[in-house]
Amino acid sequence: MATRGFPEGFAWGAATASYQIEGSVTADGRGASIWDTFAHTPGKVLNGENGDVAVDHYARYAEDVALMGSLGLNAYRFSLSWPRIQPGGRGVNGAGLDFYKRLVDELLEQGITPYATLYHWDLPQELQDAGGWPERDTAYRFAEYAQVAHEALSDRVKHWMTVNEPWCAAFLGYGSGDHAPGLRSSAQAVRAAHHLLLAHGLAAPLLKANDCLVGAAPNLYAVTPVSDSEADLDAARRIDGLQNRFFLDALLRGSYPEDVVADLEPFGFADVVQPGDLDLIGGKVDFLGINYYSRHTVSADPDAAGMVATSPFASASPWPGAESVAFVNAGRPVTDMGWEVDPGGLHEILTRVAKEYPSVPLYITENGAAYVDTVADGGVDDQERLDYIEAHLAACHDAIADGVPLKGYFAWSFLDNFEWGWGYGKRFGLVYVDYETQVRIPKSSAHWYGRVARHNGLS
Ligand SMILES: N#[N+]C[C@@H]1[C@@H](O)[C@H](O)[C@@H](O)[C@@H]2O[C@H]12
Repeated sequence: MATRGFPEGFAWGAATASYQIEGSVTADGRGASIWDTFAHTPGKVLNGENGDVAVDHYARYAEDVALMGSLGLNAYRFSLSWPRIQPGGRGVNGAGLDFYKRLVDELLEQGITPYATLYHWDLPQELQDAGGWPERDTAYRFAEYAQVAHEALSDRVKHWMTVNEPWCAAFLGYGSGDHAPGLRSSAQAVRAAHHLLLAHGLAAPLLKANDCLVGAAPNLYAVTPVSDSEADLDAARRIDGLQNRFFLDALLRGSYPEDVVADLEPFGFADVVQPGDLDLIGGKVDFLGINYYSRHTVSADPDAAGMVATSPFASASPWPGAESVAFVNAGRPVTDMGWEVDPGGLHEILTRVAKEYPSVPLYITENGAAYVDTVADGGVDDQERLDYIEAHLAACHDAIADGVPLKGYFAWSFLDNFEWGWGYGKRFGLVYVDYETQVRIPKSSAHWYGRVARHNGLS
C-alpha cells in the first residue's frame, strides 16, 4: 500500500527512442537518418558503435511490451522514426507505419497507454543534405511528417509530443558537433533551435485532431551560480536563459526572452525569426513534458570551454551563449555520466514552471540515471539507480503537494540502449540488455518501479 500516494490516473511509464533501441535500420524501406551517418563516421561514437542493431526492438517489440505489462507499467513513451515513415523525408512508407501500428496494438492489448514522440533526433539524411534544421523548409517537412503519422495512428495514440530536447538537437547537433549531424556553427545552431520550435508550432494544431493532446519535451535544468558575484550571477542568467527560458517562453508564451535574444545577436538570431512565427509556436501545447536529469552549477570563467559532458569527445567549443562559463561540480554524488544527483533540482524546476507558466499539465517525460550494472546469479542489483528514481519521485510527490499539476512520470529508459556519443557504454535501463545475446534482465529497479506503478505511489 502506498503511504505517499499519487493522483488517481497518474501515468507510470518508461521512455525510449527509435534510433536508440530499434535496430533494423534498413528493414521495410527505412531510409538513413543523420544518426546513421554520424555513427558510421569514425571518431564520433565511442568504440565506433552505432544503432544498426541497437537492442533489436524492431524485431522484439512484442516481448518488450509484454515485459512492460508484466512489470506493471501503465504508460510507454516511444519515438517514431521519421526515416522509417518517410525514408527521404517525403511521401509515405506504409511498412514503416505498420510497425508502429503493431507496436501500439501490443501496448493497448497490455493496457499500456502510448505516448508518441515525433522527433527524437533521427532526421532523414536527405533533409539534412537539403540544409537540415538550419533550413526553414525542414520545419514544413516536419509538419507533413506529423500529419502522415497522426493520420495513421491517432485512432489509437492520443498523446503526441512534437520535439524531444530541441536544445540538444540544435546546440549539440549544429553548435558543438557532439551530436548528429556533427556541425560546429553557432549561427547554424540558433537557426536550428528556432526552426525546431517552428516545426512544433506548425505541427501542433494538426496533432490535436481526433481528440488528441499535444506537447513537447524540452530538457530543463535547475541552474545555480557558484557565488553571488555579478559575473557568476550573469553566467547563471545566460545558461538558464538558453537552456530553459528560451524554450519555455517560446512554447508557453509565444515569445523569446529579450536577454537571450541579445545574447544570441552575435550569431544572427534576429534574422531567423519571421513575423508570425512566435504566434505559431506559442500556446499550442495541451501538456508540457520535462526531461530532467541534474542541476547546472556555473561560474564565470574567461578560460572556460563551456561544455557539459555530452559525449566522450565533448568538444572544447562551447554551445552558443555558454562562452566563458564553467560548469562545476558542487560536490554532490554523480552518476556514471558524471551528472550530479540533485532531486531538489527537480522540485525546483517543477514548482518554477508551475508558477511562471501556470495552467499547463506537466509530465516528467524523462528522468533516470546511468550506473555500471553487473549481472550476478541471473539478476542485476542496481540499488543506486533505484535510489535515484525514488528520490526524484519523492521530489515529484512533494511538488504535487505544492500544487504542481504533474500527470505522469517516465523513467529513462526502459531498456539499456545506444547512448548517443557514448555508444553502449552507458546503461540507463530499468531492464538490462546483454548486447551479445539481446537477452533482457529486469533490474531490481524495474521490479521496484513496477510495484510503485501498481500501487500508484511510494511506500
Ligand atoms: N544522455 N542521456 C540520457 C538521455 C538520452 O538517452 C535521451 O535520448 C535524451 O532524450 C536525453 O538525454 C537524455
